[in-house]
Amino acid sequence: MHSKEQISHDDYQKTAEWLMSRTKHRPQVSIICGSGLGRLADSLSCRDQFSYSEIPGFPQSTVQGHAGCLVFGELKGRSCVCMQGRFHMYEGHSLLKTTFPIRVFKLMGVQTLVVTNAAGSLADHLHPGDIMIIKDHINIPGLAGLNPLHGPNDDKFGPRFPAMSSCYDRGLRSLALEVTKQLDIAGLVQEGVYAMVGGPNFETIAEARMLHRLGVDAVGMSTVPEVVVATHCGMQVFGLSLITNKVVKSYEDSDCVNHDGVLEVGRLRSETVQQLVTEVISRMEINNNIDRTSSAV
Ligand SMILES: O=P(O)(O)O[C@@H]1C[C@H](O)[C@@H](CO)O1
Ligand SMILES: Nc1nc2[nH]cnc2c(=O)[nH]1
Repeated sequence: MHSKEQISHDDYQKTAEWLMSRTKHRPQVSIICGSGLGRLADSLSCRDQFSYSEIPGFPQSTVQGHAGCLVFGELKGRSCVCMQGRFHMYEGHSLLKTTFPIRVFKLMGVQTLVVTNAAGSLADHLHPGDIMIIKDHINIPGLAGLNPLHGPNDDKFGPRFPAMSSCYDRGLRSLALEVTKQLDIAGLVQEGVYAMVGGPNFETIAEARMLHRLGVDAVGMSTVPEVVVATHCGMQVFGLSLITNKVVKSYEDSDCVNHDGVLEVGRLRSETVQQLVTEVISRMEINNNIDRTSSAV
């Protein structure tokens, strides 16, 4: 448990100011790249980039397929900041640390979070290479008492008891479904429920069957803490899971998931995910009258 850990408003602010003094970009949208999806950042133009190791307060990425680089740039004229690599609880980071960048982005004026991840499918209709638009989540660590919002609430960011019943923006989900038709990838894309588990081990068969019975369509080891913190501070969220494998649910099945296979599907589908994310971001409505840093929350 890390519930005694605290990060002050000033700490987030210092990082936001450090970044804003080193880039001319004033991002409206933040993107988090899931395992194997780091190439999403390649589509940004006029890039400024920073290694996580040089950014004050940023944790370090330790997972293969997560480069550890923060990239600012434009996507079809829209100013974005892209995390090439995220932080996972299983790396040993507290949930407050894994979500540190979200509040920094909020202070920089970001209004929208686009989260992507690699996930295993529990649903019969979702196959490796498919994309799931996240419509809801089950926060398994959260239900068991691990939540990034534990500890004193910072009212400047959001309320003590935030609602989570509409954390995946309905308008952005409809927009994305519309975009999939225009990109001719509608056959690859479905909406579904994502569950976060702590990891780093993949599921046992009994765990997979339990998650399936709970109504989970795809399972992974990230995303939910980021979405909880973004929703708490009033950001709108759009989430995508790239299905990289089927989760084994039968004792007769000899398939065995591994991280290299996850990264490989990420590489194969990264262009499609890139196109979908780019189109959604370029068509979403953005409020341009945003205060940055001290008055951003
Ligand atoms: O960062 P994401 O959630 O995309 O990474 C998934 C979950 C584990 O970190 C890893 C397992 O292969 O991929
Ligand atoms: N927990 C979990 N995370 C994943 N990330 C990619 N595939 C999987 C999976 O099958 N299970």
